[in-house]
Amino acid sequence: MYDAVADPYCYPGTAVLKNLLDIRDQATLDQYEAEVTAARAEQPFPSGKLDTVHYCRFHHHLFQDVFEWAGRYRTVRIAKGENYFCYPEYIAVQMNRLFSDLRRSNFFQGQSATKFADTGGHFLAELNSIHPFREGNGRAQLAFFAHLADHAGRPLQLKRLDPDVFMTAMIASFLGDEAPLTEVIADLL
Ligand SMILES: Nc1ncnc2c1ncn2[C@@H]1O[C@H](COP(=O)(O)OP(=O)(O)OP(=O)(O)O)[C@@H](O)[C@H]1O
Repeated sequence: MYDAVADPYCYPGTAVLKNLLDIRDQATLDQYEAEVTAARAEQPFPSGKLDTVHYCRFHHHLFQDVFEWAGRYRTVRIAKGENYFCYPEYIAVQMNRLFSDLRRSNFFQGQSATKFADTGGHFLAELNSIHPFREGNGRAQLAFFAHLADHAGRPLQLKRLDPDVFMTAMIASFLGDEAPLTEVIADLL
């Protein structure tokens, strides 16, 4: 959940996101969202060119049963705690920049494990700081990053992922210290 003022994505006077089933209770919505996104995550993800369109398709795939705007960039400012993510007017340009850099790096193919942990961690940190969607960024970015790792020949052992350690590393990366995230990724290779 995010701090947001007069958020058009929410039912008036609440912090509950408008959704396809018109669920107005946060706990019920959380449960439904968790179940359907977990089910979608078990299905094959959409194919694509590892570009911004492909990334949006990943988000759409996961959240298509929940939000009408699945796969589309947000139009409001959002923050977690005191950390504000990219303002909506800059999301498209920042996403294009990040994914152009990714293409220029040949999608991290041919990198050593150490290098991949470093460059992959930086990509994930940047993607998180943009946070292009109103909700569901964490799940979309991890699913896409796992796909990217497979494509680069560095598959992630996600069973080894400790969610708390990962979250701490993501927050540190937002604040400018990517070392813990690099370490987390290195441990998954
Ligand atoms: N205080 C913070 N500062 C920066 N990034 C954060 C902070 N708290 C969480 N994050 C990042 O935001 C992601 C969650 O984003 P969001 O809530 O849009 O995704 P989600 O898929 O709905 O949630 P989750 O990742 O918890 O399943 C986390 O996975 C983490 O990477």
